[in-house]
Amino acid sequence: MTDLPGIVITGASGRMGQMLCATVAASEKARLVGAVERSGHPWIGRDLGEVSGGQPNGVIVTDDPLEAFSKAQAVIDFTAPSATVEFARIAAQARCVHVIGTTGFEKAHLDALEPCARHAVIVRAGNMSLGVNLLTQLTRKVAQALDADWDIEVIEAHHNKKVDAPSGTALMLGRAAAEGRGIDLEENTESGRDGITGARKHGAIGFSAIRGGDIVGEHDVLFATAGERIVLRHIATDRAIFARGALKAALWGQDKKPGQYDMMDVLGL
Ligand SMILES: NC(=O)C1=CN([C@@H]2O[C@H](COP(=O)(O)OP(=O)(O)OC[C@H]3O[C@@H](n4cnc5c(N)ncnc54)[C@H](O)[C@@H]3O)[C@@H](O)[C@H]2O)C=CC1
Ligand SMILES: O=C(O)C1=N[C@H](C(=O)O)C[C@H](O)C1
Repeated sequence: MTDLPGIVITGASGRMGQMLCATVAASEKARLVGAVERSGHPWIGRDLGEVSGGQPNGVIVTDDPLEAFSKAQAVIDFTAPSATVEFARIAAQARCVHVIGTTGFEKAHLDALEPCARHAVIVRAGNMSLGVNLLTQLTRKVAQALDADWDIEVIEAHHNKKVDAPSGTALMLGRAAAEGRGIDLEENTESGRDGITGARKHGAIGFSAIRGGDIVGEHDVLFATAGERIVLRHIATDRAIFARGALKAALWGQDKKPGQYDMMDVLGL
């Protein structure tokens, strides 16, 4: 036994779940103490190390989040919106830091997180990488400096298994652009263009999504006006960047008061 914070990974068999389990297991700053999957998943009841193709590590995959969270100081959760809301309630009960990487939330999901954050620390971000969080700040600054004659478009590309669009990152970038420009994002969003759409609405922030192959995640913020364009770009080539950020957030949250935080808080940006 050590004093290192114990961490549970939900959605342990997922693309991010596997990366997170490996990142926490390899860390000298935390212990991997639990792995959760949905009921009926073939990994339930099996040793995580073995099902991941390595040596047994003594972590048995469970579908009982309360049992897993009660032994932990933090939960890292990259699953699906409805699962994340349920995990937030249980993490609040267990007083665990809840790091949420899940994207695709609707307003009702986000509203449901609020009462949980009265009892536990929640760190939530559509992208946990340092690069994207810096890009978000740059986007806010550039949007602040330019007037509405500069059209803003957020273009994102992801792998063909991604289920939500626009990506959580695209929404983060769009929100930062709207804040920089001093407008409401929801009232000024233009997305899903198809057919005779009419001319672009002046001052709108546009979103386009590409899905294909194994693209990890690419985001452009385009500022276009008559005669010139600026493109701010981030390209992720390895999911380890998200896992490293999530682990950093789980450790950062250990001595914080209950409430909702994001990666800007964690990174001090
Ligand atoms: N914030 C960030 O930096 C990043 C966020 N993401 C987001 O993370 C989420 C997951 O992405 P992927 O790993 O690619 O998806 P995935 O589909 O590979 O994995 C999701 C996992 O969650 C599990 N799951 C679903 N419901 C569950 C439940 N009720 N209980 C336990 N496990 C449950 C599934 O069985 C699956 O193993 C997505 O929303 C994605 O957009 C992905 C990468 C980076
Ligand atoms: O689903 C993914 O893969 C990713 N999701 C996040 C998002 O929705 O922005 C972050 C990253 O781009 C990968």
